Amino acid sequence: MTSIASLPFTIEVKVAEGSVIFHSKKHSRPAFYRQRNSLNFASLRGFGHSRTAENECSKGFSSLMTRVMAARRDSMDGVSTEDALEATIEQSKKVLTMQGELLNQISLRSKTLVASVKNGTILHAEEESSVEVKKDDPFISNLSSGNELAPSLEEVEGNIFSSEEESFSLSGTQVYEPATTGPDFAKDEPDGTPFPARNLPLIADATSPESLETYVLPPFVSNISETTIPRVDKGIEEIAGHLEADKEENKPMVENAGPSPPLAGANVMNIILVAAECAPWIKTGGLGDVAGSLPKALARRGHRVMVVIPRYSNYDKLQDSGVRKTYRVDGQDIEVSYFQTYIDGVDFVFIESHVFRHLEKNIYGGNRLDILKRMVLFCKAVVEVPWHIPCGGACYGDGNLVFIANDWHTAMLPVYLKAYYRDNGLMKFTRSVLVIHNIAYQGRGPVDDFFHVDLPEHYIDNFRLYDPVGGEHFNIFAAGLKTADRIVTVSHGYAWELKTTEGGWGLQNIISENDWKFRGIVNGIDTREWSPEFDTHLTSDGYTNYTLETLQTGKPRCKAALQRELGLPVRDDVPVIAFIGRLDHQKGIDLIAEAIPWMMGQDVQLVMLGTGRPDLEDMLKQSQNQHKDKIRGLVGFSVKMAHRITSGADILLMPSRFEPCGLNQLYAMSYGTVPVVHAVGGLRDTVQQFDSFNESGLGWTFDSAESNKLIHALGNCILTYREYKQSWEGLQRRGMTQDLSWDNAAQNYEEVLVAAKYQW
Ligand SMILES: Nc1ncnc2c1ncn2[C@@H]1O[C@H](COP(=O)(O)OP(=O)(O)O[C@H]2O[C@H](CO)[C@@H](O)[C@H](O)[C@H]2O)[C@@H](O)[C@H]1O
Repeated sequence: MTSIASLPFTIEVKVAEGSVIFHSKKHSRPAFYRQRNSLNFASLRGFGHSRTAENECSKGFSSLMTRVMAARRDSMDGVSTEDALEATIEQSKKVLTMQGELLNQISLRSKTLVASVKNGTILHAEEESSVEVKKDDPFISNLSSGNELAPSLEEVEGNIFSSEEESFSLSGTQVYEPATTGPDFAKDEPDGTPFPARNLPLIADATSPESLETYVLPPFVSNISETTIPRVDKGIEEIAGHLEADKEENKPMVENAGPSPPLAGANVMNIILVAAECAPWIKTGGLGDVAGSLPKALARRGHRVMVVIPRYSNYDKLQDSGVRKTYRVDGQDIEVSYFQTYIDGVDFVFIESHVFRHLEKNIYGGNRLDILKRMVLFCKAVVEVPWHIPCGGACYGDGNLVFIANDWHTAMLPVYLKAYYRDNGLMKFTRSVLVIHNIAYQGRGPVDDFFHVDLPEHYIDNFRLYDPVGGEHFNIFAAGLKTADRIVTVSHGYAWELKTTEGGWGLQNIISENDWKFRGIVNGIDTREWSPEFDTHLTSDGYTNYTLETLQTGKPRCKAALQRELGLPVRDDVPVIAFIGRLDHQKGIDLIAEAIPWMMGQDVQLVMLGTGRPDLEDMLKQSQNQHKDKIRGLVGFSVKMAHRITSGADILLMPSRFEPCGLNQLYAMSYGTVPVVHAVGGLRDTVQQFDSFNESGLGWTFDSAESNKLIHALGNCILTYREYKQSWEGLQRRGMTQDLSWDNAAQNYEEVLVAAKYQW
């Protein structure tokens, strides 16, 4: 074996065994090509086949072999005869020729495949480096950048409320194969490096998909038939998918991937997060944000992570897994199929069924039973995903596996996991954690709803709940909380409130009884998506990206761009006050409405963005009509406007009556926008009151959800904005320099997952 360290890459050549391994160290992901007697191209599929590495190999190969021979000559110097040297040179030449041919073949076939890919067989050339996920948005403005003339209010409304589509760009996307013939990772990668930079199970699965068939499933398991649609072009597609995936720009942005040990150390596990929504595909609120970002942080810690959501629409760039299953829901057989993609180290799996289709504008819509049946189907299908859906060539399996279910929509999952499987000796090493994002929504119905969820009769007591308001009823969240192995909520403050009569919404006793398995973990934020430095919504229409260093120039530009876009007077000296959120009782938008007369007596501008209760939507519109030069009430859902408002506003109002965590105040602080909040739940945890004596704190808080308290806090905030510029800048800077990333929270989640894993 010879190793040449001075080359731009390290190559080890094992000539004697008749096999050659090229190991390029220039790449974070080592590229291994193993060749025995003949070239088996398919075997390259599972390797980190890097075309850059291949080129380097081609270029460096002659020089390498020269050095090999030189090394051999050196080593034989003075010892061997001329004949022996000749023989060795001849032998080396043969090896050189053989390897040259092999490399040519590899190169030729790579090019052919990539060409066929680019011709449209699998991916389109223009789509190589990013994925565009289209999402309807009533708010996308069509303003040309740099327009210094303020448009009329009618023009603004026309622009803001146009029904153009909003697109999100996802970089680092990989399309991968469903690979029933996937690579054997243990064999394929001599140093155990997972490919493609993904986290494969470190502990053997207790139940592989193959062995599943040998189980005798209990009678209430609804999986009654299976169809697997063969993929005609699978071989080529798999290879091409990986070739494309290996391009530098398509590499998943997984920090800490590669040969260094995972941050999670021995705790590395398989995690499947299950939610009804996930940004950027489908988002109606904070749950979508969490489902889109927490998994990436867990993956960065070294876990193998999947997210499963319903497929409400034809999202771009998803690959059909080819797997079909049928589940029985309330006496009806419903077929589901599975789509998937792989982004930033996370497997995203989408469950497709006619019951989810075309719901993207109203994912929680329909009558009570419709929603219930959708969620029953979803949860039944999700529990079996780790058996049936190969991700990167291997199913997750049910060993060392934890599900993270979120809110009542997926609270059936812990119940099914227990009733169908764990109670029957299946999925013995699988655990479930249920996260409470909002206890106000519980999946309540009459007790008879139990007969729609296909469970053994003795399970009814898990669902039956009595409270003075609802009387005796069927409660899905209650059953989920009882059966989950661990419960998490999204802040410490809310964890405390949930155990009180006021905060528990009828579930306080169940939560208190299960306090031993209950924990609060404050949400993080996706610091790539929500960062003034990288925000893609700030690159046009006069907005600009900014950092702590450019805060004093960048933020005023965003403020001017916002005022211009909304048709408000462009003035730097007037504080812009913002509200973004669902228009409902929780968010306290009515308290803002009560404070508007006072606010309009001040020299301020108010921008409100939200959807929800019709009366509150009307309030937004009426306020705007009454104060055209000071108020904008934007009714609708626009991610782009949410980002732009966060960057351009000076102050963010969050007078929520209750707030499990709240993300907007976190986004605001990271953009140098100062929050004024009702000190409740996660708002109390995350916004420390400003202290003018010590120049500490992050914003203003008020201690009860009343408009006069809001006015008092906002008054002090505005005074500081106007009169105490240094204090204001200090507030902004402290907000912006906090570590609000998911990294800490992910570590805390990991502790919960480990605790669940070791609980019997
Ligand atoms: N009209 C609109 N247009 C564009 N974007 C809009 C919008 N209305 C809201 N959003 C966005 O939706 C998200 C809302 O997140 P929140 O955490 O504030 O509230 P939500 O109550 O939905 O979440 C629940 O779950 C989260 C996550 O755990 C908890 O933080 C929270 O307290 C709990 O109530 C933010 O990203 C916000 O920008």
